[in-house]
Amino acid sequence: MSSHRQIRVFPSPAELALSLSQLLVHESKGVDCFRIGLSGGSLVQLLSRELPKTAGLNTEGWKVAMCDERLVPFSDPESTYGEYKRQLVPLGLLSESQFIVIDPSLPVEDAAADYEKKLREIFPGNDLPKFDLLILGIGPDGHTASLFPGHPLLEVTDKIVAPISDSPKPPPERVTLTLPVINAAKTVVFVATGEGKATVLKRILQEESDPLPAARVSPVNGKLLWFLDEPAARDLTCPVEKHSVL
Ligand SMILES: O=C(O)[C@H](O)[C@@H](O)[C@H](O)[C@H](O)COP(=O)(O)O
Repeated sequence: MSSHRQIRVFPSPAELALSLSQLLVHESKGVDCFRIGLSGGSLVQLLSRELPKTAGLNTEGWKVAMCDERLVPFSDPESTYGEYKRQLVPLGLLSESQFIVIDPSLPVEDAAADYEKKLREIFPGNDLPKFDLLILGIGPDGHTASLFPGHPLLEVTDKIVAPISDSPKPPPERVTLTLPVINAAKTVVFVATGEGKATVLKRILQEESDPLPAARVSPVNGKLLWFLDEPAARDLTCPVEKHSVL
């Protein structure tokens, strides 16, 4: 279990979102090319609501990758990039050209290879890309990105991107960052809200044996932050920091 993790608990998702956006301002300040990886699910709406009203956020030099992506056309509501394109891009903060995206027309193996190539272009000369920041979600089964409990992809050490064609959460075909690249990031932030996450969070954050995928995220030289709201943190008995920003 990570010794450098911080668990921050907010009274509401709105306060969590505000604090997350302040973290983004802080972490990206003065970085010419800020390389960030985003997840899908509820995070898309949270960021799309919050980022446009964030004072001092300069997203000009940002490169935005997806921590995982579903192999469906961007026009499909299941497409994570498609959702960012529909919800965040029209607000004017980030342009489509700043996103590093999969080619959903390719077979899943080729889509993973193509995505890896595109990622390597924004990390020239690095064997193991070091994202400035990754924002991850968790599923009720403890998955994060498209790394699912008990799946062989959890053991991949020789790739930064992997295809998956048997995802237990639909759609079955996806492309995901692997644990080595996630754990090479400078900062990893997990975001989880709502009481539906309470039980799995207790397992992830307080049980050391047989760790779930999200519990295997522990940046080697980076920071690990958990941003939770009170319902999600309900069952935790480990030390947490209570934050209120409104
Ligand atoms: O494709 C996916 O399923 C997501 O990338 C996934 O990893 C997501 O982040 C979690 O399932 C949390 O989703 P919610 O925030 O919607 O609960």
